[in-house]
Amino acid sequence: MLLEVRGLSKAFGGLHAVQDVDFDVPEGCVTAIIGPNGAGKSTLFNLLAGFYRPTAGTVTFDGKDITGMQPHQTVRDGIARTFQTTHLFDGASVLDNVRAACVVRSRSNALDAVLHTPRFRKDERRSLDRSMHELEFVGVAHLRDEIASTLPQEAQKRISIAQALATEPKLLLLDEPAAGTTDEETESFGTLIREIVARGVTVCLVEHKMSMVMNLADQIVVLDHGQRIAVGTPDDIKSNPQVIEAYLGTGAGTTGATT
Ligand SMILES: Nc1ncnc2c1ncn2[C@@H]1O[C@H](COP(=O)(O)OP(=O)(O)OP(=O)(O)O)[C@@H](O)[C@H]1O
Repeated sequence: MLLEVRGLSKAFGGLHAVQDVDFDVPEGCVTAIIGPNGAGKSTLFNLLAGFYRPTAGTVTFDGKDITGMQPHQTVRDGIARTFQTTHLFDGASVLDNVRAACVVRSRSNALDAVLHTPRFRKDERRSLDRSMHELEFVGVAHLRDEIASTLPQEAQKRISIAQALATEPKLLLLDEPAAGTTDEETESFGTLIREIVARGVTVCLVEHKMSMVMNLADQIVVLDHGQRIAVGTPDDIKSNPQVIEAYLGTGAGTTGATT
């Protein structure tokens, strides 16, 4: 099992944003985390990637206990995440945004950089090659010299995915990859996610667009009020009365989700 989550909890004061959550993420699969607004999905991602420290519980990744580790440590261990809204460096080119992420696998230190040692030059070449490879993979290599933060949302989302892939993850956490995209773009993100999995990267995603979740996910984990209320295949989840009830409780028909 690539990721094992046990009894994971996070409280903000008296609010239990994530409460006693258990689930496993098998290698080579797409696991979707769904639930109504405020269910705890983003908080759960932040716990997995080390942005928040859990109040209780454990996270085991690739056989190693990573509970409470910081993001710079989890990324080195092989967990990368993207955010609901893109976090690109203002004023930097597309290529430089992705090259910055390559530093995670860099072998040279500050002194190598100052002295321009062979090790530093080798790292620089490797970062450039890797960045171009990822930009081509996500389909935005032609935008390499553009200022990333001025590009349309869809391109920025692709660049964020290239950044995450440039850290050479085993597990990629995608926070609402299709939010704010057209139906056609959503479909194209679905294809990209399948290609990422075909490369051998396991994917875990939070997404409100149910058509995408149902098409892509091998496994769905459903949260409501911070608790895991169901886990199963898309077919199991579609017909689960507790899940239907949770979404109806949002007053949004079968949503809080979108189709
Ligand atoms: N840093 C924080 N401090 C206090 N409360 C927080 C914090 N982050 C999240 N919460 C609260 O925790 C609960 C879960 O929020 P979270 O953002 O994880 O839900 P979500 O399922 O991702 O929601 P959405 O689908 O709307 O993005 C909410 O009640 C939210 O207000």
